[in-house]
Amino acid sequence: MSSDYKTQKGQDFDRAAFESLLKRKVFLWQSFEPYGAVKGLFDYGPPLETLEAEVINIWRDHFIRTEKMMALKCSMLTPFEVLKTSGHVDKFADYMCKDPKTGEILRSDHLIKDVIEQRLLSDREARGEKIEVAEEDPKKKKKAVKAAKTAVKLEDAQRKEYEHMLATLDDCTGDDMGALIKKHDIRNPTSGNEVEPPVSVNLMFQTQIGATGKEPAFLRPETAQGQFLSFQKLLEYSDGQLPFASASIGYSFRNELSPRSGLLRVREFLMAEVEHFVDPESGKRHPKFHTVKDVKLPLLSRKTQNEGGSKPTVISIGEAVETKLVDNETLGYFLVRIMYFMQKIGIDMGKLRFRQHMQNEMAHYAADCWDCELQSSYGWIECVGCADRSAYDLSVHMKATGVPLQVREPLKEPYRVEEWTAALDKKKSGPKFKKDAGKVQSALDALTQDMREKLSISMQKEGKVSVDVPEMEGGKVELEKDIVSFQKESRIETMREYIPNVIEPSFGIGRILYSLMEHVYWTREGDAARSVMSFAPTVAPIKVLVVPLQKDAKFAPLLSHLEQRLDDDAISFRVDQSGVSIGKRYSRNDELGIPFGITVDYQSLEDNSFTLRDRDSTKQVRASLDQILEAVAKMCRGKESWKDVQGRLPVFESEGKEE
Ligand SMILES: Nc1ncnc2c1ncn2[C@@H]1O[C@H](COP(=O)(O)OP(=O)(O)OP(=O)(O)O)[C@@H](O)[C@H]1O
Repeated sequence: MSSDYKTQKGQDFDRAAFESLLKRKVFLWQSFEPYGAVKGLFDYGPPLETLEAEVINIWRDHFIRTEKMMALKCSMLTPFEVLKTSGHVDKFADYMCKDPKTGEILRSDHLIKDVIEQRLLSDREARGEKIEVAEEDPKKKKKAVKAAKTAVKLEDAQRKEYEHMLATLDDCTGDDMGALIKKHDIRNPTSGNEVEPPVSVNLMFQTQIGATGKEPAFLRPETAQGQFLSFQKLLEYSDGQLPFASASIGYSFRNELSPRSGLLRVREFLMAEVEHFVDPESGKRHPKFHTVKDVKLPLLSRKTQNEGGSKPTVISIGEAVETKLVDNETLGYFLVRIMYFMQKIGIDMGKLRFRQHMQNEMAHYAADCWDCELQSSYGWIECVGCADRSAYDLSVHMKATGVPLQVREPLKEPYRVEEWTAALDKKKSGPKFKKDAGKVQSALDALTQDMREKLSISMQKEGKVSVDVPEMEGGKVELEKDIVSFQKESRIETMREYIPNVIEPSFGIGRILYSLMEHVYWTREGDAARSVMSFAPTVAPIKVLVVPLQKDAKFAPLLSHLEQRLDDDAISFRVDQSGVSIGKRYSRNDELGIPFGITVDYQSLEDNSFTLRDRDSTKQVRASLDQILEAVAKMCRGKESWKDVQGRLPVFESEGKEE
């Protein structure tokens, strides 16, 4: 990792210092630590648990309430058949390579990326470019630094090939990766051993329902399938009107092959998924698209990636849809809504881009797919996938279950249809075919209109026809005139039946939280550098720090009154009455990201006024409690900024520096 990644203040991002803050302030830790911890599983401490709740509240408001979505809570335990039908049993897999000597398992794409990035890094070092290497694992870091010291310069053509490989890696099949590993002599970086060719490994956790073992099941790898199977209920709830959307927030589970990068790749994570159902004949237009069409987004197209580029183009979503860069209005509308959501929770807009999926990266049924990627010290990471899943899921579940996961609506203009029917005479076919009579009728039902017409002509000529019934012994039956009739019937068609298409924005909340924490982290320069987490007041886990100027019993009644008022207004707060200086108390709570501080001092005892401090600027205003609480409440709802407050309340000049 190069030092290109900066904090919001343009400082070099120091991951070790950042991680130490997360640890010190108990944001998160690896689960089951006393037992040696388990990779890919994390527990959230109080600040992160509350941050997640605040982000989810905004998500609910931004999507479920504003977009009138239907919220669902579906089961996580999912029967085998459901995930067999959806394709997850056969295809939800990643490629892995095994180091045959050490037994280590490496995800094939990660292996290629790590080794090639390392070679490019080494090349930059050899060409005299100043680079820094930051690796999460100290052993790896040591190795990387060593490799950079023994730098190898690459030929221009080789460098270009490597850069192209990285840009198009997501487009590779297992065989492609196997070929790359061979061609470029890519080995396990830890052992230096050659690795075995990539093998596909399913990522789902299998279990069983009940004790008999007869009902195999999985922990769901996404919330989507439960939503698809609820389609009929949703249709009823929306009075049969499309488009509509469902939304679900819940845990999903993936047995990642090599969990790494903290919260970015874990085995159990919170997802927030939307399934937007739309009539394919509507051109997937969105009724509110006109409200966003001029909004500009950074879009990294498939074409740019194929050419080895990684710089997005900033264009309006209206233009992107018009030129078919983004497939349709609904997909485009959601890309804008995703960007606005990220902005609301405080994501740095300079560290956000939308990347189009490469052809092989998309599911075969998908019409188009864009990832919202956030930049962190680990590089650009997919945090939201936004895919057009076409009619795939509803179609396969309908076929497997026979349950009509489709829309039936009256036609605006009914029309006449002429159809050939093929019916068995039940009185005669029953005794003749006995238990196979149903199979014969099913075979007749499966005949196309053309076939029925042809058979009717043969019947007239020869008095009998031969029909394929693959499920019966011999695979064929002879049917005579008296047992089957082919007739052309005419009727008025009044209903239209269709399977809706689905646009799915799928959010990984953990990845968003991690990126957000990196984006708001910076250090305040001073006598000693102090870390700050600049959470927006809307998401900050604790909104107010209450600090009495010093330890003095005289402050007690005022403090308890203040605490009561904050509770009454449902504003979360923390009181810091410890004996250390007020500056120290502010700065250690800046690390928790508390946006405002209310100080109780001797003047408060005289005139009931308090000072309100802004975490980021450290500026203060002085006002009555009513005015301060009103300002805090507005800022926490995102209705006012500190600048507004500073403009209307008297500024307070504190004596001396905050130390
Ligand atoms: N192992 C994981 N840990 C944390 N979040 C995840 C993980 N896998 C997926 N997600 C989140 O769920 C979202 C939707 O899942 P999706 O199936 O599109 O991811 P994916 O394409 O499999 O991700 P990746 O290619 O990074 O494994 C992702 O955008 C991401 O935010």
